[in-house]
Amino acid sequence: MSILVQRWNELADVKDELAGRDWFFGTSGNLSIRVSHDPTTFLVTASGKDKRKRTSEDFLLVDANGNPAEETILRPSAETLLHVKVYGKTNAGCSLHVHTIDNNLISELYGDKGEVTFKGQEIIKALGIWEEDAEVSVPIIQNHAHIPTLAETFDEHIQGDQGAVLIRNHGITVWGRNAFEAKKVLEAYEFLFSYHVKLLTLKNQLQIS
Ligand SMILES: CSCCC(=O)C(=O)COP(=O)(O)O
Ligand SMILES: [Zn+2]
Repeated sequence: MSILVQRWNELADVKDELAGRDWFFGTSGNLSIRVSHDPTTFLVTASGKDKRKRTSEDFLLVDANGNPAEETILRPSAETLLHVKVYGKTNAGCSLHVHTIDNNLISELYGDKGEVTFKGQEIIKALGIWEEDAEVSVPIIQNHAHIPTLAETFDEHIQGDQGAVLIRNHGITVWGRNAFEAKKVLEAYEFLFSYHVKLLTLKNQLQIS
């Protein structure tokens, strides 16, 4: 099986799993997986599709600038430039972007601070941080309808082959060394967001500070 087909199947499997979690509301979200280094090519989701469906037109191959690398009628994700930034700056192998209620709530609650920090949670180990009382912070950037502007702001927060950035009232983009790692990072952060939102809600209902 060619590398392209292997990567296609890997990304299709990740897409199915995230769809199973109902993380693709209203065609939102986009996913990509690196196919080659030097030159950089990656598969990215076609724009505007229902990502809960598995079809032969789900992904297209693009170059380092996010332009189709082969003749196609498909349009790359409107947010391909963010994936371009990840592959251009790191050795990451996969980048995932989803809009969930919890990541939107956290981005709005902590947006003015520019980041959100979590500590004292066992799931932080899924991010590869094993110290006692570890803390983890996620930067929160402003949303921009102009994707080149959004991508430039996003770019400032890309450090290393694994990471995450929240886009205020929009969603989260994570990346990792491969599809397994990127999905693990995404699931760990969504766990932290969901836990935090529920805890704040309960504390408010019970009037606990
Ligand atoms: C339908 S949500 C607005 C666009 C967006 O934020 C998104 O994640 C999906 O866009 P795409 O072009 O990748 O389908
Ligand atoms: Zn989006």
